[in-house]
Amino acid sequence: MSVTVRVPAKVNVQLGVAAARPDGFHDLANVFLAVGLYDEVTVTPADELRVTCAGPDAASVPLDRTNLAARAALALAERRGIEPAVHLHIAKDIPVAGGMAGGSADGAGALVACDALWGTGASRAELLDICAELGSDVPFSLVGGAALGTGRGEKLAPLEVGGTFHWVFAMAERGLSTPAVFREFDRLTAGREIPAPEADPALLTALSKGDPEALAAALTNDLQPAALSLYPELAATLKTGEQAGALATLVSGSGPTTAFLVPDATTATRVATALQDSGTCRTTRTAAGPVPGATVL
Ligand SMILES: C[C@](O)(CO)[C@H](O)COP(=O)(O)OP(=O)(O)OC[C@H]1O[C@@H](n2ccc(N)nc2=O)[C@H](O)[C@@H]1O
Ligand SMILES: Nc1ncnc2c1ncn2[C@@H]1O[C@H](COP(=O)(O)OP(=O)(O)OP(=O)(O)O)[C@@H](O)[C@H]1O
Repeated sequence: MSVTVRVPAKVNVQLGVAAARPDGFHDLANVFLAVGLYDEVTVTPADELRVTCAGPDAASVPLDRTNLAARAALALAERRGIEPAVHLHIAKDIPVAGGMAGGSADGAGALVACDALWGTGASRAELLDICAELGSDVPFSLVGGAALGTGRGEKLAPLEVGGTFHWVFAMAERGLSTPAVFREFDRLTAGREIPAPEADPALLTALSKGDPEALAAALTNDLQPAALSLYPELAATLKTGEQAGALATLVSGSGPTTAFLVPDATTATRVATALQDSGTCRTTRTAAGPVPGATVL
């Protein structure tokens, strides 16, 4: 018997970042949108905890107990006094270290899969608690759709979305470490007064109306200067997508994946081809959102 759970990637359509807190984390106004690029986590009973991974980026995924899928299984097993004797297989399609919450998706997926396999009957609230312990982005991977994340991004309020938004994503040659990008944000903003970030009402209206032009005008990412500072070549990728007809361009979360909002699927294909031909990225993908969060298949 095995259970497979499908979990989407995310793009942050607004990422407002406050100054570092005493614990080093940053309070956020983090507007998440789940997009149709997925990892699948399959859990099967085994002699002991084991993780395997397949997919284009599989070689850079840790297979020990630091893997977020393993950590999720261990966290649930410990709470229930269960032996975490399972094989977790990750079919990975979300870019690794790309700012699209790939590891977080696997954590949420493994948690939902183990809960189903073991019949622990954990409530949604308990699952969300475990997600928040695993990482700031993990609760959103569980719920999907669109949501405003506050605190370090783990406190979620669902958002209404009145349509489908089309995106192109350009994957970069190398990854960026999320803590390094936040540290660069601290360096770049040192000595400056940073106002408490708040969700932009114009952006929330654009989402609720499903209006891509209005959303394009409102997209912001406070981590973008830090990501560009650590990875200056991304500027050329953004420029290429803009010239090819994207409504707006953005670094996805902590980067280095870049995101291009486009009006429709046809434009998505055109922008993806232009990006691919330009040689300013490793590869491209098109995806639309919102889509549901972690789902048992
Ligand atoms: C950049 C985003 O992806 C936007 O959604 C998230 O804020 C990052 O979420 P994540 O990868 O789940 O991050 P975590 O695993 O919780 O934290 C990794 C590291 O990122 C930094 N971090 C993360 C979230 C946050 N609100 N403030 C931070 O400063 C901290 O240095 C932390 O040690
Ligand atoms: N299941 C996993 N899949 C990918 N990376 C993992 C996983 N578990 C742990 N990691 C570690 O986490 C690091 C970040 O990978 P991940 O793909 O989650 O980055 P990310 O998409 O930038 O995250 P976020 O958008 O949440 O900041 C990797 O370099 C890897 O060492």
